[in-house]
Amino acid sequence: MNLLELQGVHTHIGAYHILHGVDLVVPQGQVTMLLGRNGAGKSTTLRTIMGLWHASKGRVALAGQDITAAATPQIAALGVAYVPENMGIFADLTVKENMLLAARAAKRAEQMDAARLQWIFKMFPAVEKFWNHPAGKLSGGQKQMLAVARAIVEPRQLLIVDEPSKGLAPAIIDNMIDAFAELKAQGVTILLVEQNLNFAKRLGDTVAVMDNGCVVHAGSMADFAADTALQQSLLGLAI
Ligand SMILES: Nc1ncnc2c1ncn2[C@@H]1O[C@H](COP(=O)(O)OP(=O)(O)OP(=O)(O)O)[C@@H](O)[C@H]1O
Repeated sequence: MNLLELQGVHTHIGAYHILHGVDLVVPQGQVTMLLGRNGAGKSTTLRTIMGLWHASKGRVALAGQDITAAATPQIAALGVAYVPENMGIFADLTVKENMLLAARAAKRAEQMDAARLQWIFKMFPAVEKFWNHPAGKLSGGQKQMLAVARAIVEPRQLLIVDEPSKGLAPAIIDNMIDAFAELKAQGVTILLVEQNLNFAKRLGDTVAVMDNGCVVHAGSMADFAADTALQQSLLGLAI
């Protein structure tokens, strides 16, 4: 079953026609990688799914429910979490305050689901280590972990992250891969935009490649990973 489905989605940003009929499926319980050259339309696709831009044509459905015209808070309330490329962290607030703001049900740290918090600390030790420190003091990798930790502070059915591996050192990338694998094992469906093909190959079950505002290839990651000619023709200099 597909948790998320985009059919013929067009998005305009002001006078610019950015997405030209995107068809994309995100199978339930799997990790889907959205790849493509700079400017292909990956981030715009994520923003359109989240209702931050609205499709001018086509359909976006979550678990069969039409969310094409839904507002972002409604989409979030359906259990979709989104980490934008700039991560959306409040640099002046502590890690704890950042987590509290993301936990809509909790007003104080004691009201956060303790077992869930322990699970998050295990996946992202930096979140626990720097709990009372300003988030702005964290390294790039630690900020990325905090951003994902915020997104999953409450149970989610779909986690969407724009370029989780961007600027991360290899050891941190390994940690990130383990965390996404753990989330998948807990039943979270994951959609990631990636530029790092190696990261994408290690984690992805399925792949969709965009070019010029369209999905130009979709299939299993295993097949894509084995086809270097296809990778070269679709991603070119990006690999
Ligand atoms: N706010 C905006 N106003 C005008 N054009 C935009 C805006 N946001 C994106 N675009 C344009 O839309 C196209 C797709 O951008 P998008 O960010 O979706 O690509 P991307 O595949 O995520 O690439 P990147 O990896 O560079 O972020 C690009 O040509 C970009 O310049």
